[in-house]
Amino acid sequence: MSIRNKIRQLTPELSLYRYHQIPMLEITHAVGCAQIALQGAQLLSWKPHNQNQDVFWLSAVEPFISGNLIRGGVPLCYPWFGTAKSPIHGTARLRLWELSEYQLQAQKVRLTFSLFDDNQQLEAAITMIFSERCEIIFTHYGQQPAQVALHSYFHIGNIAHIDITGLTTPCFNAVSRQMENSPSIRRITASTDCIYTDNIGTNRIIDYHFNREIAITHHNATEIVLWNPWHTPMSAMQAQDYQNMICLETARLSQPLMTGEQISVSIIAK
Ligand SMILES: O=P(O)(O)OC[C@H]1O[C@@H](O)[C@H](O)[C@@H](O)[C@@H]1O
Repeated sequence: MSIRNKIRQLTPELSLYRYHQIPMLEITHAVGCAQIALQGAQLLSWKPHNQNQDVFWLSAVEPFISGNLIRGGVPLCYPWFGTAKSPIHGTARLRLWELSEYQLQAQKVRLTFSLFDDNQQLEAAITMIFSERCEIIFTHYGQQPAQVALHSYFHIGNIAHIDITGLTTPCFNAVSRQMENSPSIRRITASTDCIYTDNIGTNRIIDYHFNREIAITHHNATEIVLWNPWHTPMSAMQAQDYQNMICLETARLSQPLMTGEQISVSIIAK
């Protein structure tokens, strides 16, 4: 049986497929191509028309099994982050979201995905806008305050040849549980799991191998999480994969979102 089965063509630019067990939306449009898994409303791929490389990294060995985390793209950690409860990073990335709205224009594609609880109450929504940039806007509708992280895996040519700019010197090392100082133009040379809380604005990943720059502008975030597992074995990751990805996550951890509050990220690759 083929791993990729077409379910429905919504418009000439928008189609619904099933990849192994995961329903997925594919966009093929003048602005670029994208794929979004309905499980987790997880953006998996975004290739703007002017880029040779995907903006996001996605595991080549991802098995796409329903109810399992998908390694890559932009998983959504919600309504909690990390191991505060089980499962790690919340339930939203393991649940099916609905495509509730789409609008296609000549220079813009706008999609909204919604998450409903067992009583059909809206818990959360994500809007993705693809143009020359990609914007991801998350809105929390649940009654309880909730943590969230847009856990973006950026695709890079070689971890040894990137600079990350716009970070502050102090950061919290989530492994040693201590504050530490790192150069504000940051290079990654080992397993990294750091939380930044100050001067959150725009970060740039300068990629000398792909000869491109990805600018990431965070809105309404209180934390940025910088993560690369290096040689630590992770599910659906091959031994060398750490060389081609860096996670720079837009998060609200210390000040959870209240009903109606939003967090968003705007990403442009040049
Ligand atoms: O494997 P998961 O559940 O997607 O988590 C990946 C990583 O996500 C990061 O955000 C965390 O800081 C790490 O501690 C964690 O290991």
